Amino acid sequence: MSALREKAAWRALEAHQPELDKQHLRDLFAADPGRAERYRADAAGWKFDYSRHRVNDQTLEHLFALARECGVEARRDAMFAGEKVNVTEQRAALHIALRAPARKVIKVDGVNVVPEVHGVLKRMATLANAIREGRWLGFSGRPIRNIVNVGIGGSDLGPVMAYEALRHYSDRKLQLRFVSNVDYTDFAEAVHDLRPDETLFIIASKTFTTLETMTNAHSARDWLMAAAGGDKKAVAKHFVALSTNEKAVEDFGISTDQMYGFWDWVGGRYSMDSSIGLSTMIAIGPDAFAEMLAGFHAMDEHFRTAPLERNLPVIMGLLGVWYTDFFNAETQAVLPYEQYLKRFPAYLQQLTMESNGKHVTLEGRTVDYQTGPVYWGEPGTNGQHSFYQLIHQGTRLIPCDFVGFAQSLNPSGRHHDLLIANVIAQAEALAFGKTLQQVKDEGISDELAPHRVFEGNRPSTLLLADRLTPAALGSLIALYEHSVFTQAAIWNINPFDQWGVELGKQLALRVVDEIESPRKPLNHDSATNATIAWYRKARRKTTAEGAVSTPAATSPQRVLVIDIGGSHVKAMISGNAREVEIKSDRTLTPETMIKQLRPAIRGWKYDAVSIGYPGPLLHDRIARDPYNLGKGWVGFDFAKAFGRPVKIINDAAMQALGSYEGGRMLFLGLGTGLGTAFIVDGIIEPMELAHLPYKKGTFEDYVGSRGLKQLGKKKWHAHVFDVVGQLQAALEPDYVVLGGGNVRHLETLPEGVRRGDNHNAFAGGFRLWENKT
Ligand SMILES: O=P(O)(O)OC[C@H]1O[C@](O)(CO)[C@@H](O)[C@@H]1O
Repeated sequence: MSALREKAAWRALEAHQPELDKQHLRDLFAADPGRAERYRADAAGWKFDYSRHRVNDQTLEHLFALARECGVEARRDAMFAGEKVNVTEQRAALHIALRAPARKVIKVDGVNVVPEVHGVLKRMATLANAIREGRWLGFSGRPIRNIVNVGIGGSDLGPVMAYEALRHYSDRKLQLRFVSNVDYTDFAEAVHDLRPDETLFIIASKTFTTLETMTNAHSARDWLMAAAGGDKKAVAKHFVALSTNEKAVEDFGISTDQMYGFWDWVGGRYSMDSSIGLSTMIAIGPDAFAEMLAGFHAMDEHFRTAPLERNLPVIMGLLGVWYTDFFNAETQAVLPYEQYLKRFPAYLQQLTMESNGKHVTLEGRTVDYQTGPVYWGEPGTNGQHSFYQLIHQGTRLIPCDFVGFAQSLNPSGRHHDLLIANVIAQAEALAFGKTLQQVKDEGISDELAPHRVFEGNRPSTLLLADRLTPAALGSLIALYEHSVFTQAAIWNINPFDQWGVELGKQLALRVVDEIESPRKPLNHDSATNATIAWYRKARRKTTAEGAVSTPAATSPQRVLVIDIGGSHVKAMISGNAREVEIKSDRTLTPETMIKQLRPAIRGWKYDAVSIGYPGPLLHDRIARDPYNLGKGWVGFDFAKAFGRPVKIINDAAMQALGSYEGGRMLFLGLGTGLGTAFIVDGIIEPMELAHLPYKKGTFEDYVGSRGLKQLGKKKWHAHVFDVVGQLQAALEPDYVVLGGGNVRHLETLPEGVRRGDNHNAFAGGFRLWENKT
């Protein structure tokens, strides 16, 4: 048996529980008229009413004794003293230093960290004020008015929650958006209606390595670069980083002047009051942010100094242990009766469950008791019309935290009275219920009566404050932070690590590699293998069918793609399946091409242009005029002619890019000549394989249009198979895609070869603006 279960107070609670289990809250209130007055405690502007809990004086005595026996006070003091309480990562957990007044001294490894904290806050305030006062300008000279926070977990949930909670205090001229999911939809929707030249991206990541955040950060940079004409200097005006990883921030291209740091002793889920709160500060201003920090600090001081019996985080934590371990309660509902707190339950889910979702003790022994419960919730009164039924009349015990404020921030008519009436009524109904007798006395038939009985005896806490201010929010969050800590101290677990998220992350990296290298053998269990195979197939189909529509749907902007060929020039724009075409011949110059194209694409709106060019390029510039077209292509300024940023790529490489499904792909374009490109893990290498010696000539002589004409279909067919086989042997691609107009003459395909689609040239052109390739 574990040391915890051996403790005298734990045993006393076990012995005591059956007695309480028999008692109804109705009896507890009837037997103790002073209960409502005694079972409440106040701190940092919050009233904490725990009278509707299934406890009596004796229960509380045992619970406080348990806290003492488990050394909660000593652990708390160790945390406040900067000791390495995060034992598995050998780090302090000093979020309390983030809100300490400047005069305080809090040391980590002998160094006072408070001046550093205030140094960063000061720099954050300078930036926040510059933005709020319209002095921070984007690349076009327009003031920044959109702030997009890119982060996930602790680098997202805190900032989103705080922005929503304190929206009332925010500068309404500014738009704040939050992108967290690796699902591109999150990014696409967040920037949908934003002007890039008015948008600042805050890349928030403690480690600056998190897959989701870095993927979104690169998409954000591409989105901006496309609008800024590829001018790298624009990054400085549009990107700041919040991180502890200076090197990774610099590698991304953000200078350290634009980085707002924090420290390894701040856990991600405890970081919303560090520089991770920059978006909050920009929204509400440095003064209101300071008020929020003062609110945090007031609760920290209460937790540090108040006796356990009057200590809100301790009482809250102990009640959680009581229900989790002695009543087998599995979940805890958090129900704010305040619309501004709509993201508070989601924020608490990470704080509580990433902290206390642990199954081994600090010493690494498996626990033989339950640890952190499931947290969930929604704002009232909405929840009343969905899941409250189960809380009232279901079979489970679900302790509830109700949060409410005396004053509304948007008072109007009876709204607030009704809101508060509801929260009070819910706590009353849950505690006292309605007996069968009461139901019958109301004249309800015997048949229906059991359905109308409310057993009651459902415990809840009422957390009340005057008004949702920045300070009230700060102290509310600190209350939960410290109650989580109290519980961890009782359960003897580490609330500051999160190894549990690692396995999924590692496997995802392996799976994504297998998805993108479709020929890699699969060595998972049969279920995982089958699902990967399903997706590989679906993905192939999507790429083949959706060559036109897919990139359009995901492209971060509208791209005009021009595919220049020896007989035709084709153009298409993302988001529109219509293709236009003009004729080309040996006289076509870039000027005449643009002149003829203009009327054909009149009315098309685009932000960037991709050109597939039928000739060699050097360092993304045209190196030679094309063999089959006119002159004047080398050095032609397409960006000036279109008034948009332009990317030029070899035509075969563009079609290859559009056909690419990951891994090592060899692309062969069977047209007038032989276009070749090789893509390895997303890096394109246009190749001039066409002119390698083959038989009595070159590859192109045999498999190009000339070969087809001179040798006839049958022989040409055999040479195509031979050339493909030789290149497969030499380059070992995972797969080969055969594109170009002549591929239609091949009735069968060699092993490991897929048929390309000329439309993939457009897909490749769209993709050029989606990523760095
Ligand atoms: O801020 P980062 O380093 O990008 O991490 C984001 C989140 O990922 C986790 O490490 C794991 O989910 C969280 O603890 C953290 O809040």
